[in-house]
Amino acid sequence: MGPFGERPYWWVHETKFYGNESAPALRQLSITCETGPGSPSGHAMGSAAVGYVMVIAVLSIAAQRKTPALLYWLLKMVLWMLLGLVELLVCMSRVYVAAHFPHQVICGVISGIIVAEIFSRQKWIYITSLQKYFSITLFLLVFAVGFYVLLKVVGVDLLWTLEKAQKWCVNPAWVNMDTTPFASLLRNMGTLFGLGLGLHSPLHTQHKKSTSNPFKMGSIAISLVLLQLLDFLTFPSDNHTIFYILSFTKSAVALLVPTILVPRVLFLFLQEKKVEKTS
Ligand SMILES: O=P(O)(O)OC[C@H]1O[C@@H](O)[C@H](O)[C@@H](O)[C@@H]1O
Repeated sequence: MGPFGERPYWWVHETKFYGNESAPALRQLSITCETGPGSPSGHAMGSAAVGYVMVIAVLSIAAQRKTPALLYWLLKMVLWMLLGLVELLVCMSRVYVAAHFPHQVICGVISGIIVAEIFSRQKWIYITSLQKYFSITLFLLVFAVGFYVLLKVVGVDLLWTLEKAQKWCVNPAWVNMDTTPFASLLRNMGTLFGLGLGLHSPLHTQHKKSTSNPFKMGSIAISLVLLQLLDFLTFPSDNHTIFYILSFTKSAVALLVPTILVPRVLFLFLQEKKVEKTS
């Protein structure tokens, strides 16, 4: 292990880099004890990928609406600068809390943008069948579990980082199951599954066709509040299977909220108001 380890909070205890000198004392916080390998940074990767897709989407809407060239240029500059600033803050904060080395957050941003660029070109995602959503979710699960078991049989533990976190974290309560790579995978699969269910629901198709911009803005605002509330929902991790199932379900529900639940309830509410007014 050279001067480029995984998580600084365990690297300082294990490295021979400092020789006879004492290693720097790193102050741990409740958010330091991440359990993933840390290369690349998941926070940097996720935020860069989401931000990149959002900027591209806004710019393509602006282009479709034939925004004047100067305004378009200004919008482009502001959005990219904003994303740059957000990424800078994310990266600096991850390094500041000693969750990462600088190269890991830089790799995170680059890999996030590459992933976003590849997937934003995959238009089939929006039109693919419900069955395909299900089979991709199932394939990812079987592949991940199969790969994990296979490597375990040949003596490689893919969850080796969890042990390091448990060993070097000063407070065992800070080692959060939510941060394990497998929990992340299940969350992503739940999201994919929920997106498939939501997009293929007859309710979604109905509201997609027949709604005005204020209705859409209202749905977005209410969904954001509900998703924020849903985020507060955490599960005990004593039983891992139940924990993973609940994490999966929570992520799937998170996608059903903006695609079906909120538009449907808002639609029924507005319709009732209309009936009240006319009667
Ligand atoms: O690698 P980082 O920046 O510490 O981030 C790890 C995080 O990566 C994210 O992708 C996961 O969704 C989180 O659950 C996880 O904690």
